[in-house]
Amino acid sequence: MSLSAAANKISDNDFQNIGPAPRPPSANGQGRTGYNQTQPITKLMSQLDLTSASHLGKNALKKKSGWVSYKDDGILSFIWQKRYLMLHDSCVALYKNDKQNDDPILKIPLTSIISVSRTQLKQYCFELIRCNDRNSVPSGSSSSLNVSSDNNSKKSIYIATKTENDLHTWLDAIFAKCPLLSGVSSPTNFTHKVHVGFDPETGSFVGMPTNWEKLLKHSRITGEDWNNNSAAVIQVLQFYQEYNEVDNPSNALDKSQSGEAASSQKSLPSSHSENKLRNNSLNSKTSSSGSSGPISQRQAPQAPYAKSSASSGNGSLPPINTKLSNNQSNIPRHLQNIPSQQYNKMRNAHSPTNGQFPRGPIHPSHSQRSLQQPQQHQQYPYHQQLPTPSPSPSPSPLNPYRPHHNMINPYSKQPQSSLGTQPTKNQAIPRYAQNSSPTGPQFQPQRTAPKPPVSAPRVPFPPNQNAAAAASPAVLNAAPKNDQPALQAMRQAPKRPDADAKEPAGVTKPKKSTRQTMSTAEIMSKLKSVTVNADPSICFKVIEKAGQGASGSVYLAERTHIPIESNMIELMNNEIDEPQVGDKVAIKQMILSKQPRKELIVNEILVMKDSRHKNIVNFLEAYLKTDDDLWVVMEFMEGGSLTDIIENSTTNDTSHSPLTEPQIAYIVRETCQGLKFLHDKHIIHRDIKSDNVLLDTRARVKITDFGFCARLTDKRSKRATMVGTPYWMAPEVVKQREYDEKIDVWSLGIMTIEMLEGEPPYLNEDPLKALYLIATNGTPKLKYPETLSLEIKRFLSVCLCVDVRYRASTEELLHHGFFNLACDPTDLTSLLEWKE
Ligand SMILES: Nc1ncnc2c1ncn2[C@@H]1O[C@H](COP(=O)(O)OP(=O)(O)OP(=O)(O)O)[C@@H](O)[C@H]1O
Repeated sequence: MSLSAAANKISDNDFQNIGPAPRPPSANGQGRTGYNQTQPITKLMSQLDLTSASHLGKNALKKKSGWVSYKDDGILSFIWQKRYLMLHDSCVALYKNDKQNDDPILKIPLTSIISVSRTQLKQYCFELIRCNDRNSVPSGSSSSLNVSSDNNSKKSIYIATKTENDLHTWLDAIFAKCPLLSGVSSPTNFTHKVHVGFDPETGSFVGMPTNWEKLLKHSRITGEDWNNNSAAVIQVLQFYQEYNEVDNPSNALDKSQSGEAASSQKSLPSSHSENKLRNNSLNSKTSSSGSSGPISQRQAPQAPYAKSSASSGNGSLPPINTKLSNNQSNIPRHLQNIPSQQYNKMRNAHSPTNGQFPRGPIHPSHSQRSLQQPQQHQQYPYHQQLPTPSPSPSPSPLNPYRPHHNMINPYSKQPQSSLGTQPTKNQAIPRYAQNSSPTGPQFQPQRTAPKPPVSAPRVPFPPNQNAAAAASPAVLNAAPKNDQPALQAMRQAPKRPDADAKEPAGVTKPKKSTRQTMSTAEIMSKLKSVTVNADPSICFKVIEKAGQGASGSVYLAERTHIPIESNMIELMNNEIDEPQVGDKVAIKQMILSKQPRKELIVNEILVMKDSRHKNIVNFLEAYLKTDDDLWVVMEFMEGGSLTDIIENSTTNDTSHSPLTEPQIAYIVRETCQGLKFLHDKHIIHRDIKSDNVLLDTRARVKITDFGFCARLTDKRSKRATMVGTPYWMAPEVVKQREYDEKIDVWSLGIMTIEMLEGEPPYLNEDPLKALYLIATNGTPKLKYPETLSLEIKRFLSVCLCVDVRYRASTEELLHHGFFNLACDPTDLTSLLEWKE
């Protein structure tokens, strides 16, 4: 049975929403046996019993034992020993033989296990990481909850099983029993043991590490959430903290190319730091797109390029105009105590520290809401009644597929525009901004303000700082070297305009990383090998600024000269039309000394250079104008980003999606083709979202932003780095598990929802709560499923499967019936009109 056929079993009557990921067949080892990630989904789907929940999670909850190979990371770390492994109610124990009367040679309390993940060390092998402290979550020590914050306190052991099936059943069983792994331990007991819990009388969490307490206080995570899934709360707190604080090396493509260690340890994913590092200059990015203020999650429509025209004639790229938006102080009251950089991180791509704020309205914290009953969409498809298909089944009373009662329906009421700005041409008020909030006076819509011209900042600089100066390459160039830290700090962590607001104590500011995976000399030599040996100033006439990225500004330019005595032709790919004088191009200018992670730029150029495809923004050439001034020349995509298009396509009819299904099918298909091309080359994009999909006037759709691509290799077929933008992140990323190309498929599903609903799920939630919801809800629910075709719901259900094994690959998606709905490119013309 094909994937589509499996999905076709769902009838219109059954399907009121996208369902949860189907659980892979696991009973009696069926389906698990011999399973591997590349096995065609069709085969597995045929083994699926969608009508019964009885098979779910049974094995995971049983006691389990069996022979395994074992080694630890201690003195005998090179020896695999045959041991008898037993999973008891409170511990995992290793015995010399299968007679349980003997004392175990190793006993690990389940409460000390902080990570269990597959590793490539052996064929069927997993790594179990525990706190060194055997009573890992000792009573009375709240700080001990912060188990993953100290690498030195952790120890790993490796267990190899005989078969794939065995491996999965062990993983399931251990996951299910470990309280710190979303397992099934009773929240009550757990609370008791660690003296952490929720006091309904005071309405606050007790026994938390201080910084977690502060984070929770400002989040919308409630006592109910805690009671329902305390492990998930801890998980997202760890994730969030990591995202904000940990300073670890990245494992971006360049790293894998340079022989990144194949360690599979992932409980402390490190890549957020690559984000941070990359984004020291990200306030320039944030200052680019104009916005309604720090919490402006989705910018209002961007003005045409002409509005930010900055023609400066040949060769010299104009300084960036970074006018501040009027409503930069538009921070919801309940968020004003949260350091702005944290929100920036959560909002932004790949980049915890890129200085942007989370997309979408952040609504008031009123704990009552969590107790409210869902108002709508309470009908579920039959398969939605199944328990979570996650490999860590939980008997939690929380139905992970229940409607998000915390979600504000953006269509339902009129939020007040804090700016009171009138819409102007090209500044259509998005649908979500046309309604008022049901959530009371504190609610301040964040996506309502029209977006200023592209040159205006997305996130304000502190009022007393000269934003234009801060973001201007010219000024940055001129800044004395010893001013750089100050500049970077300013760009990294813009202050809230609200000077009175205090940051919560205990929340650490992002650290600056000093780690660089390539030496400057190596980077320069690599860059020189991929750049044209000529002065770009005489080759291009800059017309206007087209956008602002984290690492630099993007300009529209015209080719005025083609260097003859250069290595240009050999650098260029045959598939690209020969350059012509008069060609319009996009030039991204990057000041290398301002790039904390220059190797990520090399990464981006290498990926783009080797990735010629009609659905990928083509790299044309690059120049080192000086050793510090890099110009990357790309195809110009005059249609702007998909985000712009969505925001400019909203209608007054709130029950209709901004784009039609045929338009969505076309855009998703094109993006999917680009993704398949990358995946075929074992490259994961890791930051698919509407911001990173550009269109041109011929409605060609192309993926951009390859700085955070990762290449999977034979040695390393999974990644564990935290990369991406939270709202688009797949659950396995949020849960800090290993992942592969299919995280892009999840993000593609979320991007599809953006086109349907104007924004990704949970954008209304504060970032921490959003992470919690991604981790616990799994497949998000649609707001208006009844208005959608079965085809698009089926499509979403195979993109947004929590269980990666049942999530479709890009190859499978391309055969999906949803794409039969795709319109002609000409039918996208209306979407691009706002640019004219
Ligand atoms: N090839 C292009 N054609 C037209 N406009 C572009 C092109 N590339 C980027 N832009 C515009 O410039 C903006 C910034 O692009 P860029 O890729 O630098 O952004 P980013 O992903 O935020 O930054 P970074 O890659 O530095 O992290 C985009 O939002 C888009 O509006």
